[in-house]
Amino acid sequence: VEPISLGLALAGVLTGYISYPRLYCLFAECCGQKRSLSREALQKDLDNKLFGQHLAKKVILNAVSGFLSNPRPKKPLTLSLHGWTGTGKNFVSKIIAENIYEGGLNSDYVHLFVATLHFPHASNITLYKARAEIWRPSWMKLGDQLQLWIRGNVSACARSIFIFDEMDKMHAGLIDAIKPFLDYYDVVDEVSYQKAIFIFLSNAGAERITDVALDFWRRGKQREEIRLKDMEHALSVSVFNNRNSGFWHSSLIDRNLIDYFVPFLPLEYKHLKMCIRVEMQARGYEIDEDIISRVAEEMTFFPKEERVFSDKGCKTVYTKLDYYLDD
Ligand SMILES: Nc1ncnc2c1ncn2[C@@H]1O[C@H](COP(=O)(O)OP(=O)(O)OP(=O)(O)O)[C@@H](O)[C@H]1O
Repeated sequence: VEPISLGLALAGVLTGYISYPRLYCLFAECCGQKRSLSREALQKDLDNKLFGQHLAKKVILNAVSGFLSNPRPKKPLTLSLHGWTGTGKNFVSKIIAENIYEGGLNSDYVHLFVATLHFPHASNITLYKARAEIWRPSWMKLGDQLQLWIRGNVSACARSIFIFDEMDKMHAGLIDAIKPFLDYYDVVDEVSYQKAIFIFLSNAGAERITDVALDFWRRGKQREEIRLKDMEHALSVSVFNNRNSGFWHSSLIDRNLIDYFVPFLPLEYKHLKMCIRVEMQARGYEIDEDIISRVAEEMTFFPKEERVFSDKGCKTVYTKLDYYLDD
């Protein structure tokens, strides 16, 4: 091939590459060219991977697929996931992210913000305040930075996903900083946030969720019989009245900025076994029911007398599995 023809061909390809986003997006991750969410794929993922959470599955499937299929949402999607530790709140956020962006949590358009990691713990406020004053001038400034960070990310990609972990430990000033983005505004400071997704994770309300689940268990009812309605009351009472989540209440809940409260039920012995089984498979081991039972039995359960729910959910089963797999 002559150099001139080759040059022309290459230039043609490059022009196509640059001027046709679709072509470019075959090779690189693109905001607007995300793989379109398939309701079936999300459902399959939730059914196969998330155990013991029939309420969360249903709400998340409907909320996420409904929001993404709406070309003109009036506000960003805001989900608030509540429940005991290790019950799948982070895990489900990961599933949502993976169903929207190829890179999942590693995507440039998915942002995880951990209150206690990125900013101080509420109970240590005075301690951290002193520290914050050294490296950052004031809480106000932190709020400004958070706003700039959100604004920058949404300007780059309207369909950005923000996951705020440990929301119940987040400083009130920072929650105030997020508030304007969650509302029914067309644009805030020249940027539209209506296509963004905000997911808040917290343990607020976990005790009340557990009370309801325990009550069903004691009455010999299936946990799958628990309806969202049974949880709504328990959640609103505890989240609204919880001393630590009071600011939450006043700033976000009062103004109806949260679209869905999603309860995560405490996990039982049989769910732990399911988590362990999946992990054994993922590590390429043959399924050994004896090991699975031994690992699950090592976990601690509450309440003391009945020992129904795992106090760490599925969170630490994997490290316990290491011990048995080394045998
Ligand atoms: N319901 C579940 N179904 C399947 N796996 C689960 C479930 N819950 C937890 N797991 C497993 O346990 C791990 C830890 O759970 P995860 O981080 O989602 O808990 P969490 O609810 O976010 O807890 P925390 O409140 O402590 O942050 C997950 O990565 C997942 O592998």
